Amino acid sequence: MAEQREIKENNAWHKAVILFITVLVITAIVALVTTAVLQNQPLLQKYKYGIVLDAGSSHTAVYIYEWPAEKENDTGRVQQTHACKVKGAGISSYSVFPGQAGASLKSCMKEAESLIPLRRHHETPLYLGATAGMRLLRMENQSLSDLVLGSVEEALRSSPFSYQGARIITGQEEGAFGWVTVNYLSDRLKQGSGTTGALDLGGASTQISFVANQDGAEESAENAVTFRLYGNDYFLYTHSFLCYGKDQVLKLALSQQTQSGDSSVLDPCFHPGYSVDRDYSSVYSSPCVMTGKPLVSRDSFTHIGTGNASQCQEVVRRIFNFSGCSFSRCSFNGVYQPPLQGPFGAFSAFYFVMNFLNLTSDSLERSREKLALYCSTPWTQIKQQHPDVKEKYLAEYCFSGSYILSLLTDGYNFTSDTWTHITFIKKISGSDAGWTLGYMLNLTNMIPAEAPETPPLPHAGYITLLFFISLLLFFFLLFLSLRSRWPRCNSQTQII
Ligand SMILES: Nc1ccn([C@@H]2O[C@H](COP(=O)(O)OP(=O)(O)OP(=O)(O)O)[C@@H](O)[C@H]2O)c(=O)n1
Ligand SMILES: [Ca+2]
Repeated sequence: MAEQREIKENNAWHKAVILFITVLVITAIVALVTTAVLQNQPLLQKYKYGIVLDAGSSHTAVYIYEWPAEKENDTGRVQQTHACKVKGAGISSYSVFPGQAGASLKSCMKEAESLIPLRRHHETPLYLGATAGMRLLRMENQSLSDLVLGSVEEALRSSPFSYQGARIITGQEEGAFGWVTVNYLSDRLKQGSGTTGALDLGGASTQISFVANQDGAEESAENAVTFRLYGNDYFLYTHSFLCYGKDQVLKLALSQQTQSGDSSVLDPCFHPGYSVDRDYSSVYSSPCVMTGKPLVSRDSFTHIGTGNASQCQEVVRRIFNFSGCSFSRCSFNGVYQPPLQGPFGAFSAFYFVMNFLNLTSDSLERSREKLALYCSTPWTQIKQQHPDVKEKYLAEYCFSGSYILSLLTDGYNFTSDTWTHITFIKKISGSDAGWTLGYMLNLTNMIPAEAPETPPLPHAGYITLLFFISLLLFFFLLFLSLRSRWPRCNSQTQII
């Protein structure tokens, strides 16, 4: 009887231990899953913000960036959350009423105020960078450009954000920070692997930037930029061609075609049937156009399209000067350019135009063929096919497409083979390609020169590992305490 009672007691004790262990294991699993889930949840509340205004020649855009507050130095972490296009033309067009330049930014700035959490306003850096339109205005009239900048400065200072300055950035900065943006967004910087070149086409200037052989720095120091990012050194070739944005280039081409002073100009870069009266002043008022208005009493000429792609190519080629290179090699206008290297991302108007013409994924030869067909299409037909596109834009796509093909091949020396290295892009991972993000990352020191020390395990990994070790330790102790009881049971059985 006593033996049976002892066996019963032993069974009950074992059951209690098994129950206890089961409860413990279930609790452990629940705790583990909860920890893992909590660790992987984004820190919704903890975002920081930055604002950059891109005051371009044709328009101004306000970009809002955000990043997790605790991971500021992680590549790929800063992303664009919003872009607001300011109504009307670029700030340089306010030279007649400089005081109104600042007011034009108000509605986009109000939008930024409503999108960024109130408690973050005072710590959100706010920058404005002006590009080629303002560079040209400064060349024409420094005091007017100062007045325009003063007006935008006043408007931005009155916003609740942390105003950090409004300035005309250099062409070199524009090119180099476009390169930083593209490589940051495609996560190429931290890996230290190959980088991608950047091609930016604006209304008044165009930039080319790529990692080149270091020897180039000795040939032309003004085209060399060095960066040390995440522990890697980059020797960048960059050049900005002022006046080679697509709007200024059109003025250059028209000035060359109107030199004779004839009342009408037959232009192969515009569609057959296109005919518009233009004032000479719209062409000759730009500081990019060096020649004077033809000596005629008329104020205007008739611009007539003939839609001939091969003749258009000749017109466009005349805009470049291919003679007089004092370096080992040049692109055009006597500007040094080392051999092209690596893949390229082409954005801004490179993308707008090539995307409109549906040429973003064709070979160079096929692009030429398609463009020739497009240029020869009658103007009435083009208008019918694109009723939603502004006529001013629509009329210029044949010219702009021809210019882009010529700039990339005759100008930068891309060939049929290297054409495939160019990707026409608008955005990378949701953020617009352009100089603004790189500019902000640089000014906020968000890309460290040296690679940050990365722990061998992520935070969640440490927690999980610790949890498992504790669990193992616990079972080990439990096992030891149970074992200390087992020999006693056995000896009792033997005696019986
Ligand atoms: N959907 C669009 C948007 C813009 N454009 C044109 O593309 C050109 C360049 O636009 P953008 O890159 O915005 O130039 P900006 O930054 O204003 O000029 P810049 O960089 O030279 O200062 C302008 O002629 C603009 O009219 C276009 O053809 N189609
Ligand atoms: Ca631009």
